[in-house]
Amino acid sequence: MSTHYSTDTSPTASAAADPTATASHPPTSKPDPTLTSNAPKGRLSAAATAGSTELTSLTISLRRALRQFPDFPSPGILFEDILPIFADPSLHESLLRALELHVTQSYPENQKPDVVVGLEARGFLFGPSLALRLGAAFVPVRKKGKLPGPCETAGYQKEYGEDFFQMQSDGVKPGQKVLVVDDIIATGGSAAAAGSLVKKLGGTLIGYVFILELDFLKGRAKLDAPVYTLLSSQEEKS
Ligand SMILES: O=P(O)(O)OC[C@H]1O[C@H](OP(=O)(O)OP(=O)(O)O)[C@H](O)[C@@H]1O
Ligand SMILES: Nc1ncnc2[nH]cnc12
Repeated sequence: MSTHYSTDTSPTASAAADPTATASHPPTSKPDPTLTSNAPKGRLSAAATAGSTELTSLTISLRRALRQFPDFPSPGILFEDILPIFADPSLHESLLRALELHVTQSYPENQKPDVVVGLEARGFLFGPSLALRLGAAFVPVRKKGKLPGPCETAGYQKEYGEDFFQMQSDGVKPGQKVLVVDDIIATGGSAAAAGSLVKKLGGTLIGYVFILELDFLKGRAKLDAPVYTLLSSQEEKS
């Protein structure tokens, strides 16, 4: 089988998850949406069109870098490895540029994030760099027991297990605009728990950003803010 990775800017939640789909047994193939434009329909400014073209070209090189490992970390899971992106400075730069372009194109100046919240551990690989580029603060969501001082806690289930997330109680100030970032959305359990923590602290959740979406698991249906994923994975690589 071949792998199709696509760009996806849809901010709306998907239909309910297909309970038979797993990372190793995704549903049957569908046309490669990579070939469809990220750009909203209708007239675009020259700058927006140039940005969209640049974004499409960046995502093509990024999707080629991903690797898959069957039966990791447990039997039946097809693990999507994003680490090669960070092993190559040019891909690393492409990733940050693509995410920065998305945010600057999608959020008007007065709606830009004040805080980027990254999820342990792989959200820490690019969350702080993206925050710096956006002129925003970076705040971590960590697994339970790692953060000092008063914390808020949320339990969640993910594709291969369950866990607890925490944020420091003063990590986000009431009314701050928050963007949650992570490498992968699978079932959406981790991201939904992070979003609930942001809201418990009084933050305004303005969106989620992921590098890769396992779209057949319909994780975005669990999220109640706009979701952006650079790439989506539908099939196992041959
Ligand atoms: O959408 P979900 O089903 O919740 O799964 C996605 C989460 O799973 C992975 O993290 P993991 O908990 O394996 O932690 P790590 O980043 O520390 O390896 C991944 O980095 C996401 O955070
Ligand atoms: N299939 C998968 N590959 C990598 N990270 C994941 N997190 C949850 N599911 C995953």
